[in-house]
Amino acid sequence: MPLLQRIQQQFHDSVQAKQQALDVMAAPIERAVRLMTQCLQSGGKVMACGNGGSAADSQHFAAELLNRFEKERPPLAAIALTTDTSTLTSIANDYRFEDVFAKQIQALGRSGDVLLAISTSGNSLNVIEAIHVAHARGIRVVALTGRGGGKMNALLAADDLHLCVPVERTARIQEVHLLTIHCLCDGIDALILGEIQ
Ligand SMILES: O=C(CO)[C@@H](O)[C@H](O)[C@H](O)[C@H](O)COP(=O)(O)O
Ligand SMILES: [Zn+2]
Repeated sequence: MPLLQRIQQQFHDSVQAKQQALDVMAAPIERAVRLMTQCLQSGGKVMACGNGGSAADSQHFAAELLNRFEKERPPLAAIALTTDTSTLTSIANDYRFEDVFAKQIQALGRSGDVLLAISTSGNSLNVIEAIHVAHARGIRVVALTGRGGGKMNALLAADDLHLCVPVERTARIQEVHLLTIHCLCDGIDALILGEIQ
């Protein structure tokens, strides 16, 4: 396939992935917006974690809540658990890489907080450990996954939310994750600013 055609195919596949996701993800995203907004308005915070591209997504989301998205509003309590290299390397070096997020949640997480757990496969062990600790501390989980949600699917509690992209390819799942993150930011802003109920 010529290069130009490959690029056109990528665009086409991305559009198709988003169309497929629209049908199944809009309603759970609405629930996640309401859950996170209620958490933030009650003095809780949103923590986010994931690996690789999902670490970048965690940081992207936390920055848009803490600083701003599209509108002026007060800063919101959000933190990515993927950023402090001293914390991450010491936990991985002294204990296990699986514990890099879980230990931060043990230290910082409070009942009423929300964890955004991002994994395209649903099988990353450090994200799975983070979910276990979140449950133990009364922290509800919004899981952002793909490919059926892997091991995370079976792990979620009844009052957690699962936003699962119904496609197989990691890049396409990540593209829908970014759209989802922007839907979360837009919805949280609209609720907090009283534009919708
Ligand atoms: O961005 C990409 C691939 O597009 C990679 O960096 C990818 O995020 C990494 O391989 C991650 O370790 C994959 O983890 P996960 O999504 O399965 O939890
Ligand atoms: Zn990527």
